Amino acid sequence: MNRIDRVFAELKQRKQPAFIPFLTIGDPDLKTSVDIIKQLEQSGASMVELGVPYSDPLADGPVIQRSSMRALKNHQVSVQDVMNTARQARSEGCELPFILFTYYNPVLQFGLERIFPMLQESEISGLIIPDLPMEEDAEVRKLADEHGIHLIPLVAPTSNDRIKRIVSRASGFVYCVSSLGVTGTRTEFHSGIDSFLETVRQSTALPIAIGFGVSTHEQFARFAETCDGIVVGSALVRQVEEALPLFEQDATRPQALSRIDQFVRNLIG
Ligand SMILES: O=P(O)(O)OC[C@@H](O)[C@@H](O)c1c[nH]c2ccccc12
Repeated sequence: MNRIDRVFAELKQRKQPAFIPFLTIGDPDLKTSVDIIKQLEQSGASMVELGVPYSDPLADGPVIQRSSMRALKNHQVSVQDVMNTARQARSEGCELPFILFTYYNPVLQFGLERIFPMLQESEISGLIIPDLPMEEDAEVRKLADEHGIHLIPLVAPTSNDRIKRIVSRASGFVYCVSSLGVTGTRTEFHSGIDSFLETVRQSTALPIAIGFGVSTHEQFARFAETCDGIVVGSALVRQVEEALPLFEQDATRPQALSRIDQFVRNLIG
């Protein structure tokens, strides 16, 4: 059974939502990313989106854009580096399911035929490609299925009649985008968010997760009532950004990690 399926099944029994953080890998460096992933597991994460930094992150707001730029400036982080980070975290005892999060271009550069066997070897259980439209995903979906990797689709409040078609081919879980626009913390969400989530819920037996804009415990708790998982990216990446000076010195790295621990514990309560 795919690790993602197992975790959702366990959480459903416990009537708990999945906390799914997104992290830009290589920000500020690959070793720190491994340490942060392990910290996230200890703090209560259910699975982790491993973000491949990209030079043209069109769907990302300023926090994740800055994070990608730092990773690319420091180390030119590649898909291979992100897969190596997953292997390293696994070798250091991390049991969390990993989801590779990448725009389509780095996947094409790496090579469709090459990437899936390597994702499988790296024990990466899921893949999210936000700029791969359903109409063009047949080859990727076929390869993902053949390698037991969930190709997780995104649906938006404006997807409307496309929702049924998108979720009918979904695997793993359905990622519901809470608002229009780019990633980034928000004080309010799309006005029709609750009916949108209900529409998705009625359209699939798969778990549904929501992302975009979540940064507070109140928002987490609100969505935990109707969703099986909550994705948090920018608010966490912001914590990493603010802790960068602490990560720079060995003596203060524990403080940086406990800052992330505190953020997560406050968030998921
Ligand atoms: O950052 P936010 O607002 O918490 O949203 C999650 C988001 O970061 C993560 O899932 C993500 C990062 N980059 C993306 C691009 C498109 C869709 C989703 C994403």
